[in-house]
Amino acid sequence: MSELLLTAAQMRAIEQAAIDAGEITGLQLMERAGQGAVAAIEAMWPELERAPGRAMILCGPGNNGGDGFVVARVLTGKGWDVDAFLYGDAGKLPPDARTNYERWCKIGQVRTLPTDGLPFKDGTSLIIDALFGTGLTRPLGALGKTLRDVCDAADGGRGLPREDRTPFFPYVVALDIPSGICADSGKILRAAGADAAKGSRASCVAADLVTTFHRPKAGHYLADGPRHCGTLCIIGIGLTQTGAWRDHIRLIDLPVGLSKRSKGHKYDHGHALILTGGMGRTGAARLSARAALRVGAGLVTCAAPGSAMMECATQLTSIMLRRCDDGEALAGLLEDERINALCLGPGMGVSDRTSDLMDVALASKRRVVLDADALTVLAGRDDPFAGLHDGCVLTPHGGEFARLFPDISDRLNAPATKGPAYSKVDATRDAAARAGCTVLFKGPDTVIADASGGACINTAVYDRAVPWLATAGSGDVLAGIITGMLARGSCPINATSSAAWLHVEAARTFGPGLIAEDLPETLPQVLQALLQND
Ligand SMILES: NC(=O)C1=CN([C@@H]2O[C@H](COP(=O)(O)OP(=O)(O)OC[C@H]3O[C@@H](n4cnc5c(N)ncnc54)[C@H](O)[C@@H]3O)[C@@H](O)[C@H]2O)[C@@H](O)CC1
Ligand SMILES: Nc1ncnc2c1ncn2[C@@H]1O[C@H](COP(=O)(O)OP(=O)(O)O)[C@@H](O)[C@H]1O
Ligand SMILES: [K+]
Repeated sequence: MSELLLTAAQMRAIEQAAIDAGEITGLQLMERAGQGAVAAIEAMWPELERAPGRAMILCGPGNNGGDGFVVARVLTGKGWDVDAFLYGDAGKLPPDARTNYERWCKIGQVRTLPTDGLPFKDGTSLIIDALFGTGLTRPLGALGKTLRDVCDAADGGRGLPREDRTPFFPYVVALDIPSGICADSGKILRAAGADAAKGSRASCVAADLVTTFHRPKAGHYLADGPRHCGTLCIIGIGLTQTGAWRDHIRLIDLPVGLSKRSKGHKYDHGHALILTGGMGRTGAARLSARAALRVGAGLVTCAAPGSAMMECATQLTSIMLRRCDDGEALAGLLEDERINALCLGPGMGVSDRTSDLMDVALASKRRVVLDADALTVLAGRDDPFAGLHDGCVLTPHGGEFARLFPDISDRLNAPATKGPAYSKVDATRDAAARAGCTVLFKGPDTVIADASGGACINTAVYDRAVPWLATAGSGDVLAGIITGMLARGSCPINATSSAAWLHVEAARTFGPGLIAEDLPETLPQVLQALLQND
C-alpha cells in the first residue's frame, strides 16, 4: 500500500488535464488552494483564528503568488491586517494570479518586495511564503537578505529549535513548498559557487507549516525538504486524477505480503540462509538472521566458517547453523532447493571468501540480499554488476553507493543550481537500471527502485522521525528483514519496501534508547498491530 508523490511536471499535467476536461478552472483551483491554506493555519494555531493579527504575504511572479493573493483576501475578510508584497512585475503575472492580484488591489495595497530585508511592522504574527512553488527553476540569491529575515523572524534570529520559540515570533507558512526548495529533489537551489553551509538559511525559506495541494511532492520527503517544512499539510483542491505515469513515486505507508497462509508448513514460508563472518565477527549476521526469522521466514540458517561455528552455536537457538568455509561448501548447502533467499555482507569482511561466496550465491539464481562488506567487494570488481540478476537486492548507504556508482553519486551530490534538480529518486532509479536489480539507498529518506523504473520512498521524517535508528547494526537488521520477506515469497521490490517500512515502524514502536538487538524483538508488536488493523 502506498501514497503517490508527484513531481512538479506531473502536478502541472494533472491540473491541465482537469482544466482541459472542463472539470474545474484554474481560478477555482487557486481559490481552493488559498482557502484551504487559511483553514489549515486556523486548525494548526486556533489562537490565530480567535485573535486575528497582522500578516505579511510575500507573493512571487507565478501562480504560487496567485495563491498568496487569495490568502491575503481571505485573511482580510477574517479581520486580519495584511501587508502584501510582490516580487516581480504585476504585468507579467500569469492569468489566474493576475486576476487574484487585481481582486486584492480592490481591497488593499501591494508593495514591491524589497530584496534587502523585510520591513516588519509591530504585531506581525504570520508570514505567508507565496514566492515560489513547483515552478522554481533558479536559485533565490537575489532575495538573500529578505529570505534571511523571514527565517530570522520565525525564530527571532536566535536559531532556536521550533518547539522552544516563544509566541512572540511570527509563524511562517509556506504555500506548496518553502521557496528555494526544488519540489522534485528537495534540494535547496544555490548559485554556482555559493557556500552551502553559510548560504542555506538565505537560499530558501524555513517554514513552520507547509500547505501543499492535491498530493505531496517528492521534495517534501527528500534531501533538505523535510527539515524546512515543519509540519506538512495536504489540501484537497478538487482534483481527482493522479495521472498514469510509469514513473510514479510511491510513499510507502503500509507493508504488503505479511499474512501467513493458515494451513502452510514451515517450508511454505521459506528458508533463509545468512552467511556469517569469522570468529568474533558473527554478531551482524546473527542480527540479520534473527530479523529474518521474526518477520516470518519459516526457517533461518546461519552459514559460518569453521572458526566461528562454536561462537554461533553458543548464541543461536531457533536459528539453525551449518558450516560454510568457502564457495564449494555453499554450493553444497544450496543443493537443498528449499533455501530460497540468501543474505551476504553483514560482518563478513572484505575478503576472497566473501567474493567466492557471492559468486556461488549469484550463480544459484536464488534471491540474494547484498549488504555491507558484500557491496564493498562488489565495488572493487572490474565489472561490479556482471553476475547480478533481478532477484538481487543491493542495500547501500551513502558511502557504499558512492563506491558502487561513483558517477551517479557525484551527480547527486553536485550543488543544485537549477530546477528540477537531480534527485535521490533519480539516482536510485539510475543505479537500479545499471545494476539490473532492486536498490535500496539508505537514509532518513530511504529510496527503493527496481530495474523497471518503479520507485518508492520510505520516510523517517515528520511524525515518522526516528533518529535513534542510526545505531550500529540497524542496517544488518534491515538486510535480515528483507531476506525474510524474500524467503516468504515477496518479490524484491515489495520485500524491500515492506522491510524498510517495518524497520522504521519497529524503531518508532520501541522509541529512544533503541539498540539494534531491540529491532527484531519489537517486530512482533508491529506485526500484531498490523493484523489487528487488517
Ligand atoms: N498546479 C496546480 O494544480 C495548482 C498550482 N497552484 C500553485 O501554482 C504554483 C505553481 O505555479 P507556477 O508554475 O506559476 O510556478 P511558481 O509560482 O512557482 O513560479 C514560477 C515562475 O517564477 C519564475 N522563476 C522560477 N525561479 C525563479 C527565480 N529564482 N527567480 C525569479 N523567477 C523565477 C518562473 O520562470 C515562473 O515564471 C504551485 O506551487 C501552487 O502554489 C495552485 O494555484 C493550485 C493549483
Ligand atoms: N536519521 C535517521 N533516521 C532514520 N533512519 C536512519 C537515519 N540514519 C540512518 N538511518 C537508517 O539506519 C540504518 C543504518 O544502516 P547502516 O548505515 O548500514 O548501519 P550499520 O552498518 O551500522 O547497520 C539504515 O536503514 C538507514 O536508513
Ligand atoms: K512557497
